[in-house]
Amino acid sequence: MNWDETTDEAAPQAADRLVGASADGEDQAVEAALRPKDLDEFIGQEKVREQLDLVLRAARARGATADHVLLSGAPGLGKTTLSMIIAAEMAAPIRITSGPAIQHAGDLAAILSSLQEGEVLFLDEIHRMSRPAEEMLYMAMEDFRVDVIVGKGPGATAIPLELPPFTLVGATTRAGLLPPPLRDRFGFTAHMEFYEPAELERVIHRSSGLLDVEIDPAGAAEIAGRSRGTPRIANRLLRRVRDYAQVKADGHINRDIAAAALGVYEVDGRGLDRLDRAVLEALLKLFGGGPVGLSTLAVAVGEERETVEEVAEPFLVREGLLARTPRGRVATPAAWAHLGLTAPQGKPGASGQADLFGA
Ligand SMILES: Nc1ncnc2c1ncn2[C@@H]1O[C@H](COP(=O)(O)OP(=O)(O)OP(=O)(O)O)[C@@H](O)[C@H]1O
Repeated sequence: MNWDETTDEAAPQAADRLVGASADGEDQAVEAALRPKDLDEFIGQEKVREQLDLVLRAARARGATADHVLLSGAPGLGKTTLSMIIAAEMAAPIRITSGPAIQHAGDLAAILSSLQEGEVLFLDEIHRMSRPAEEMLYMAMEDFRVDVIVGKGPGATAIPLELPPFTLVGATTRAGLLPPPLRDRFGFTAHMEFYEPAELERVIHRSSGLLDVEIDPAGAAEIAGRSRGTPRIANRLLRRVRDYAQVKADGHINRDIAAAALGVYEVDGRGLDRLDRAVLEALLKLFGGGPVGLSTLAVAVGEERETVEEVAEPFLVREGLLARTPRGRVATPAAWAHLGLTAPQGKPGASGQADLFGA
């Protein structure tokens, strides 16, 4: 999957989406309770775990602060969790902030100068930091020093400030947006992939245990299959299914209960929600599968262009249901199959009508 297509936090998010991967509106206390506390508890991402384990063990053996770590990947895959695990494994405190919160170099200087020796600084959405702050960070990462500018104009002076050694853990949904000088200053870079269904089943079993919910393997598989490769979504769906099981049954989650509950929330067997299906249905039923222009498609579903492009499409593309082509959006054969429709004769999804609208 080309993860650069994933939704950026700055992009429009349908806030009430059960299958949205961002943490907006998430119950922070529940999310915190479900976070794995060490590398052994962290499920999946085998390569990242193995490599990080080596980096941290080596630093511990040297009695040194761990190298700076860059974590990239879509929202909800465990970047914040891993940063906390890094701190825990190094027995170090952690400070959490984010790129958009640091608009001035002075904001960053204040944070850096108050760090303790060995502390982990987690900088989420590092690609959204302001330019001057970013430049200050270069020197801080490399030399553990910052120049604080006092005064303005010709009388301005740079006062060097020594910093204690610290570990920066940067997180980004878009490593490609980071300037190379910043990227190069990380000693270890890890890209986090979407999770396999079997890994999500393990996440769901673990979370069920913590939430004191009874679930059988088929129930966990049903939820995992609808979780879009993302632990945050898996945990959220599990909580909604738990509600349903408590209200409509005896609290135990099996396949039928999970499927019925997620049917109520309009999350289908593949994890598509109402918006995703509306986009796909318009593409197939109104435009014969495309190609059709994005604006036309957006009007047809009554949504903003950006919502269709940035909220619905990335997952549809990732699932191989929709393709973005120079001539417009095109449904794949899998899209017809998923909605139980038959593609018109000839090239899958093509129709003369769609071309009238242009891309
Ligand atoms: N590998 C994992 N094993 C078990 N649970 C996980 C794993 N990764 C993430 N989770 C769970 O998913 C939730 C979201 O994880 P986290 O907040 O770390 O994601 P994130 O990548 O930092 O998201 P964002 O980019 O939106 O900040 C947490 O509650 C965490 O418990």
